[in-house]
Amino acid sequence: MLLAIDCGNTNTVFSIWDGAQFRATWRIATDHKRTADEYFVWFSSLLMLTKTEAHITEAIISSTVPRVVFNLRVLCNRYFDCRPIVVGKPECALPVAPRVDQGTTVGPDRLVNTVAGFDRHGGNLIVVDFGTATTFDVVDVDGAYIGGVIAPGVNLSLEALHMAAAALPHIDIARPHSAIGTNTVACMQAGVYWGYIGLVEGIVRQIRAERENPMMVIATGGLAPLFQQGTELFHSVEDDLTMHGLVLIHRHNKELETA
Ligand SMILES: Nc1ncnc2c1ncn2[C@@H]1O[C@H](COP(=O)(O)OP(=O)(O)O)[C@@H](O)[C@H]1O
Ligand SMILES: CC(C)(COP(=O)(O)O)[C@@H](O)C(=O)NCCC(=O)O
Ligand SMILES: [K+]
Repeated sequence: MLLAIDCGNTNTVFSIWDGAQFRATWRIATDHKRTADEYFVWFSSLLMLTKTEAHITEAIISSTVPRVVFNLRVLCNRYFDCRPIVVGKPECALPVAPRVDQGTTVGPDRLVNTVAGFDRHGGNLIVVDFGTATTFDVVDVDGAYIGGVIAPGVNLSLEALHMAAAALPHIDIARPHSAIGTNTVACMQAGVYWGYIGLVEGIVRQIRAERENPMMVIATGGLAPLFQQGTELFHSVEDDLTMHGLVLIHRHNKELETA
């Protein structure tokens, strides 16, 4: 079975793919200091507690945090006796190469989202990923990643308000009933929630204006469902998008290996 690991700046998600479906998906806070042994204690406890049958023989990793890759590699070598494929490394092939400035490094999560989005919807697609940062990945007609947008993430924006202003508390994002807040928390939530809806709609409008073909928009990431409630923009919200992309990229590399 395949272990697919998607490491974002906030959370790291582990999924077990049995060849037909995901058997389990578990999330752990991203911490570059976590060792391979610590990962394994956490992972094997969850296997036992949930009575999940899994025999991991292969692994693929996407990480937006370069420093965690070392320990994740050790985890795969030591405990699953396999060498993981790491997205973004030269040895990991993609179905279609990205078309971006020479020398630039595209976040591996964005490459994975592109592959998954193209597989499900074809090209002329915008993938919006609400993670630590909110990213917009533009997928060309042939499935190539051709660039996009990086905006400050929702929680980052709230955190910035709290950090910079003495009277503004730390709060969680929620959808406020109205734009006019009648207390501090409601004012902050309105600023970030409706501000964000405006950001997403505005950026998509701008991207569409720069493209010749109609562009479908799909969304993923922890906070996507919350924002779907405030806009008609998204064709769909797909929380398994990145994991789907990892499975596809793994399959693509295995096919090349045996070809
Ligand atoms: N279901 C959820 N409800 C509320 N906040 C969430 C949820 N899932 C994730 N978040 C928050 O959204 C932000 C982005 O999460 P995530 O998609 O895991 O980011 P990343 O991929 O960058 O690690 C984080 O601050 C996280 O705490
Ligand atoms: C933009 C990101 C920080 C998003 O990461 P995430 O929110 O998933 O943790 C990540 O994709 C990244 O580090 N990208 C490198 C620069 C680029 O994609 O152009
Ligand atoms: K992201």
